[in-house]
Amino acid sequence: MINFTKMHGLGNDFVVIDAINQQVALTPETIQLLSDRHFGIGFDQLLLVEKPVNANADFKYRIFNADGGEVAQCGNGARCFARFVRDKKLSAKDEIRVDTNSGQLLLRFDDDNLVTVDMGVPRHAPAQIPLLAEEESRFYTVLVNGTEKAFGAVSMGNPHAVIQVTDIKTAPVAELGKALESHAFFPERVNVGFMQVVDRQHIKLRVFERGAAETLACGSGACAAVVIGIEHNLLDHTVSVELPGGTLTVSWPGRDQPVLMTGPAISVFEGQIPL
Ligand SMILES: N[C@H](CCC[C@H](N)C(=O)O)C(=O)O
Repeated sequence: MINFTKMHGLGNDFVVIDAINQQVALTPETIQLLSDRHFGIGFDQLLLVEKPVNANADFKYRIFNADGGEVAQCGNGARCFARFVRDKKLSAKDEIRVDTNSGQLLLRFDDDNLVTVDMGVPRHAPAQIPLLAEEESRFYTVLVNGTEKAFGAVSMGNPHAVIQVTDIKTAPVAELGKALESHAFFPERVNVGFMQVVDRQHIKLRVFERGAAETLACGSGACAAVVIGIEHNLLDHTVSVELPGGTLTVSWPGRDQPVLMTGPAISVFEGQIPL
């Protein structure tokens, strides 16, 4: 049996597993089955807590989408990771350094039970996102379902396309999100954010996530949208990001600086997987 904790960050939900004190070997097929909300446990992503790779880190953090694919970043998951290692007494630190497949994250507990994640420095070069363009641009356009679509693109350690819309309630998230997620322009597929700018310190956002479809919140997507909005001079340096599942605070001073994201992390229940 494998013990797990079911958690969420603004409704973006996770199964979190201590793979330090348990032997865990999950295939993509098993993860897909476990992610099913009828035949399995149900989650957007599965998170593994492992021993660190680097001497200066406290843990390694691995992320698997509902489709079973391993990815390198998950902002809401990072906050839940921090809550998990504290609740399970795997660490008593107020600041936790975590190795991931896209570099290191710094996770910090705030006084009011929120968690702030240093999400690292955004990457803008096409090869780093990645996407198939000769050079970096503030806007890219591709033909999707017969129409030209313009968007900004950035990597937060995972790839994000951000489309500005006038009203997220009517945005074509399912149709356009799915078409762009697997568009040939993105060799590793992409997370697709639909951003409505309310004012310079407030956006509304919906995200069609790579490998998970639309989620109630996307932490790295919130960071990507704020970065694109600041790059397009639409936003100030600290922004409230209102997602269907709740609100995150995202700050970015500018190029070559890290993005900070603050929000809640909730444990829902404990369970066991019969493996
Ligand atoms: N679907 C994302 C991973 C999870 C990101 C999201 N849940 C977050 O909070 O950042 C990807 O394939 O890159």
